[in-house]
Amino acid sequence: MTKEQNKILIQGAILNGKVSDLLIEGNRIKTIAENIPKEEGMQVIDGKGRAIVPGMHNCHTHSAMTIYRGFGDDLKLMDWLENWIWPVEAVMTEEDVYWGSKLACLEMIKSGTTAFLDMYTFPLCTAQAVEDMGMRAVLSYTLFDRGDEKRAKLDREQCYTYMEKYKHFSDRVEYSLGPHAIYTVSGPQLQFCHEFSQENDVLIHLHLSETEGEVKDSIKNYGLSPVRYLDKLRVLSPNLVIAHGVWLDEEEMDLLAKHNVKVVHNPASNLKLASGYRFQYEEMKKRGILIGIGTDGCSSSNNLDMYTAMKLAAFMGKAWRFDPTAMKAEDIFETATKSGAEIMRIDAGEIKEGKLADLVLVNLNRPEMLPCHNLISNLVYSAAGAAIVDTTIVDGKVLMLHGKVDGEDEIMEKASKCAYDMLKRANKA
Ligand SMILES: CSC[C@H]1O[C@@H](n2cnc3c(O)ncnc32)[C@H](O)[C@@H]1O
Ligand SMILES: [Zn+2]
Repeated sequence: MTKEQNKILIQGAILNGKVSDLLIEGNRIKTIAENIPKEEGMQVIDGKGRAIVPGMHNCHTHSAMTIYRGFGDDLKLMDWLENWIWPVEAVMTEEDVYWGSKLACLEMIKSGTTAFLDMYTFPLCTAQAVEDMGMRAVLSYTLFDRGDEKRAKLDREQCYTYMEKYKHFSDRVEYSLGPHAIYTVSGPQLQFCHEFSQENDVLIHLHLSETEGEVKDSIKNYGLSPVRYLDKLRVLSPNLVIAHGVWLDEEEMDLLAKHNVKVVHNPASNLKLASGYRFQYEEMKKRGILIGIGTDGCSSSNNLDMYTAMKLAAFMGKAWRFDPTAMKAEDIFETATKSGAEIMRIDAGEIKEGKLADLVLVNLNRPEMLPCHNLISNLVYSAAGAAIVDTTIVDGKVLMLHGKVDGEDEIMEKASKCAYDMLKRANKA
């Protein structure tokens, strides 16, 4: 069936506090009205007892790291990376990344995420997984040279090669560059990424200002804090998306705002790796900086549930200020949906006629969703995504209907096997 022929009618769901029907035609929301007549050939979904909400947009993850869930817990960032994660990533295969990414997609679909921004090795395997699972993603080719000029040159060439290869996928898969961090990628390489991004209009996805140690090292090695260093390199731009941004000072936030750089808050991994809990949401918002929410990878978060991420972001934002009025549920929900979509340049994140049909039905008949004085409050403060998400639709296609995703048993079996075999190969089993 072509995108144009596809018609899905959701009947009797709650939308903006009222019972409503919603018609999807092709891959977009066509009509929202009280009563939409059913036509022949339409797929009808019963929305009774369910609310329609936008899909979550996970703005920072490493999807294939699902196979490291529960491996390398309770460590500091650099110890975790250098002594646990990087040694096992060195023996990872394309198959591991494919099945690890499929497991990630399955988990995201089941917890109401419709799109994600990813950075990992073998990104074409992740692209294939996204394609096969029907999700939407912006996938970064990762640059990671650690001072090795041969590797840096190869990475520069691969940026072009991979951009061509991505053209074989559907428009649900977008290309981006992912220079890992300022401690693994050189200044000239970051400048190459910036120029490439300007020429080809692709996003750049970079870990930045994640820990206090990173800031201290940046000052020691480059004489400047991370954002000032990027400013000196002239690589701050609207195409730059920084993950973390925990250790920013006032002047750095001014610089990010001036260049319209986007910032992604990763509350779970920031807490688990104890990178920092003072995410300056209000200070950035006030400056007009667009903020998204991410889960980060499954070894540091340890799941991909954006509902949990919203709750952590809200609670953490209140706690460090000793101010319960900070980080309101409505703001955090908009950050995880509409702002996330804007960061990824996806025309979704809101339930409106004309928007892409990337949406979710949540079950209202669950103990943790009752009573429903305020739906957004229940979604942010009470719910776990996997427990309440009933149906997930991306690009006008039903990926999960009433809790069931095609092929889920095979994905869980294959990804688990990859995980165990990979640890055996790395002598870590
Ligand atoms: C080479 S692909 C991406 C690279 O990033 C590593 N990673 C995962 N989480 C974090 C984090 O919070 N900070 C820095 N680097 C991280 C991942 O293991 C891959 O090696
Ligand atoms: Zn990360």
